[in-house]
Amino acid sequence: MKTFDQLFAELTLKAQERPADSGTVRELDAGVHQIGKKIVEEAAEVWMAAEHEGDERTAEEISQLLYHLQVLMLARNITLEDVYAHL
Ligand SMILES: N=c1c2ncn([C@@H]3O[C@H](COP(=O)(O)OP(=O)(O)OP(=O)(O)O)[C@@H](O)[C@H]3O)c2ncn1[C@@H]1O[C@H](COP(=O)(O)O)[C@@H](O)[C@H]1O
Repeated sequence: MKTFDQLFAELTLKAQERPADSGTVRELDAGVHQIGKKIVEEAAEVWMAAEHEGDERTAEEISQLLYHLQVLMLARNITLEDVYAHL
């Protein structure tokens, strides 16, 4: 298990070190347009899970949405502090 901040630190390192087997690196290379499409897809899956698939599936889909949001943050050089400033 990891927190939002721990995942962001891990993904930041992946973006810097670019290991060959990293899905994050592949997604970053695909660019903001593709990452944005993935976010919309995952958001829809969160919605569907919440209405029809129960709490466990909903939590899983939310985790995937949070992951893809973090990838977009990295693609745009947006930090956790940039986001937290608005919370
Ligand atoms: N938390 C996640 C995470 N959540 C979602 N995903 C990706 O998002 C996809 C979402 O799955 P879906 O089933 O919704 O999508 P799918 O259509 O089946 O999959 P795709 O065909 O779209 O890849 C997964 O296949 C993963 O590619 C994640 N990929 C990585 N992480 C974590 O990110 C860290 C770094 O990962 P790597 O960069 O791959 O090393 C690790 O700690 C991972 O656990």
